[in-house]
Amino acid sequence: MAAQAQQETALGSVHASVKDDSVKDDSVRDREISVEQEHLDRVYRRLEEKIHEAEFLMNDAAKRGQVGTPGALAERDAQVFRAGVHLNRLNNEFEDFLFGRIDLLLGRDGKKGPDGAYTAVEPAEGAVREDNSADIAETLHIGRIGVLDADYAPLVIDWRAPAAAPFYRSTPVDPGRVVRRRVIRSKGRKVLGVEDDLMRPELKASLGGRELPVIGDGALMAALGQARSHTMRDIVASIQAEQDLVIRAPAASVTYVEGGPGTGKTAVALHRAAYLLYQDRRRYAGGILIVSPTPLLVAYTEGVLPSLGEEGQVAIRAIGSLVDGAEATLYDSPAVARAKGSYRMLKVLRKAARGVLEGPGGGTGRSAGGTGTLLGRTDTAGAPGNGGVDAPGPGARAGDRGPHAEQLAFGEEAGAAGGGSEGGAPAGPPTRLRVVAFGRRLELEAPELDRIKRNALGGTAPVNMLRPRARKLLLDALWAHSGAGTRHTDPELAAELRSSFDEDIASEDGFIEFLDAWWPELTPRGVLAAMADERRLGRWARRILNPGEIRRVARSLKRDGLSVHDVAMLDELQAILGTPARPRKKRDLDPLDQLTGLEELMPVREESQRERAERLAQERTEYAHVIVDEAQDLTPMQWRMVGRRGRHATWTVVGDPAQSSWSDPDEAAEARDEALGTRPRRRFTLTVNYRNPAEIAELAAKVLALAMPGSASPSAVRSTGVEPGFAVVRDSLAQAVRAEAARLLDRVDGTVGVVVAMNRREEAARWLAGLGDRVVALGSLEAKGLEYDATVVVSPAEIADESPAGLRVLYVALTRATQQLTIVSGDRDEPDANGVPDLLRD
Ligand SMILES: Nc1ncnc2c1ncn2[C@@H]1O[C@H](COP(=O)(O)OP(=O)(O)OP(=O)(O)O)[C@@H](O)[C@H]1O
Repeated sequence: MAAQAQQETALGSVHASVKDDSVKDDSVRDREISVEQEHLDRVYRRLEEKIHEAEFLMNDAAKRGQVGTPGALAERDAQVFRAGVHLNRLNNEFEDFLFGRIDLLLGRDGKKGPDGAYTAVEPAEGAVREDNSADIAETLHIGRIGVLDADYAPLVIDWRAPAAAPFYRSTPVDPGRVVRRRVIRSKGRKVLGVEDDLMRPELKASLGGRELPVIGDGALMAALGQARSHTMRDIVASIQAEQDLVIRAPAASVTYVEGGPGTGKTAVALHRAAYLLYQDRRRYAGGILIVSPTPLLVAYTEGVLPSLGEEGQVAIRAIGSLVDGAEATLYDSPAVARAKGSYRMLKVLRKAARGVLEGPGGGTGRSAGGTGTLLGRTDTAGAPGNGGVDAPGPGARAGDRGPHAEQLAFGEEAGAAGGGSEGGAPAGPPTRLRVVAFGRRLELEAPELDRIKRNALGGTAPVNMLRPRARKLLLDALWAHSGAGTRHTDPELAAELRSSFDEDIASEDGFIEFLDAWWPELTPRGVLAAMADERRLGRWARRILNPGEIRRVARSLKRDGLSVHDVAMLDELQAILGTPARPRKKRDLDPLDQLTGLEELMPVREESQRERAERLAQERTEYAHVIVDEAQDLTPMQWRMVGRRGRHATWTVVGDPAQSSWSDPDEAAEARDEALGTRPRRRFTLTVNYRNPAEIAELAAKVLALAMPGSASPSAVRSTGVEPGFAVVRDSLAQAVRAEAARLLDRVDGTVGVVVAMNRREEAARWLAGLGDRVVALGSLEAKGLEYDATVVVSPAEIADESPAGLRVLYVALTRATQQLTIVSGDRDEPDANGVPDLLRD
């Protein structure tokens, strides 16, 4: 299987054909290394020139600053910003700034692109002579960013430029103009090695009158064999043809990528972000969001974009950190996750958001004798037409409060939930409103207040937007009680009286306090806190969740902290509640603004371009492109949350249904389609597993056959000859796991991951204490997307039994190792005499 896969990859296919004698000839290798060294030296000399240019620009800009006119200062800001970005990129010591080279035949036409390279993809007629000999007409070096020499000839082509595409796409079956493809390995400024692949092995190609030498035996294999660290590397030097198609797919639609474990989905997603920015920087100034399943995977992958020269415009965020100010730190049990993540929860939240205003008793009311509000008399003095009949004189308002005015203790906070309640969820609103107007006491009692509230809550508008409506209905009712409306026949007079009545009552502190308590502005956290009350949740979730689910969800919301599912619920609640418009906050006045004669300094205090960009990035809730990694795991509620961030975005969605930890894929697919909208889909499948050796992939395929019968495993690209091991537990599981982890640490240079069922995470960390930081313990759901040189998977049966999607989670656990895998069976695994658990036997 591995050999066949090797034939299918661009690089693998060529290894077989590299039989040139020069491979063994060290002097040829040394000569080729020094050829590339010379080129790299030229590149660095040019980069230094560019750095000096950038420094000059900065100094120049500083001088402009001293001129002091607003125009010069704005220009200075812009120039400093540009030069700073430039310097930053150039100063970045890329490990392998230059990593590739292609030697090409003469192209069909003589046209050159903006990067100085010829644009033709196919060779010119006659480029290959009848005796199969040919001359190399163009040599391009490929690197992380493009560099032109002083005459605008390309010294390095940016890996994302069209001219670099043949470096990734060319295969012996479809070579285009490429004769030789070379991967250059360097560290700092030193070239360490070169590896060649011949795309046209049948040709006798010459370069500068000498036969084209071919060196090495496989850059891809070298890359895959390297020890893993706790951070992901970019794959820019060895992107394979099927991956390159995804990276460079047009962004106008939804790019949908499926592929088994280790096929490079995450790597491709990250490289695609860098490619899109290169392609159309202005369009993606709106930001690219990469949604990752866990903070661990964010930490593992976030170094890749800077290594590709891209920072700033791409936000990589864990699904539990998408809502500002909320951070998921807790896990829910599978049953609770299922209830919180499904569409059913949407219905519950909609009910809760309205129901929370109704108080614990079901109606608005507290029991009789509850807190009431007595307002000061309404002062309508000066209002034409009141004839002074009912109105007290001016000044009567102050201090004229009734005995209940001090009892304004509404809206007790519900118990803390979700990392502490921020309020907004009253336990019970006031039951009576009393005001004095026109010398009369006007009262609204609980039944009427209930009716008004129900009236105001009708429809589906965001609850927090309905407060003005509720306020208006209260005033209508008080006005009706006053009977003043019937006393004036002149409509103009009546309208005027009404308007001053409204104004007076509505501006009374007591009325405002009543309204705040009776119709508080709700916060998502407040509603979530109210849902922690099982009785109230039971009312809102009746016939939607079953009693067991209601009990468990309520209990889970009492914890101190949030789960990923709670974060999606908060986001949904934010949408359901809405944010009422607030008066714009006045900018704090700068004391300098008060002085005169300093106008020309103003632009300096204005937000600079850079500050503005940073502020916008922080405030951003919508993106121009959204990339969803491990998309198979998103619940319907999470798709809704992510969808809100990409309402106008284009999308790249990567995932593997066989690795899904969500139990209802059909419901999730419906939510996904809703989030992605009607844009056309472009589907890609990645077929080659670059992570696992064939021996590990074969074992994992047994679980795949159980988890998703009939689905195909990706072909492993290499084989190590090391079969997975099965450890027999003699004394205790803890000892067996520790001993195996220690043994593997000796065997590999890089990292070891110990994967256990979620409820064993803490004890597993204790088992490994003192073994050093190359080894980590992980819960099965935390292992998502990560990889280690070696892994120990503890008790497959425990992992499989954890949830309805347990077999798929086990499949994830078994596919994390790049070199070695050991299975340690627990009690439930029913291992045979060799330690092979029931689930993994043939
Ligand atoms: N073209 C390539 N050249 C070198 N390494 C590669 C290439 N493609 C993938 N890899 C490596 O293979 C490993 C798996 O890649 P990645 O994590 O992107 O796969 P994945 O499809 O997201 O896996 P999973 O679904 O299991 O999370 C990584 O170490 C990655 O660097």
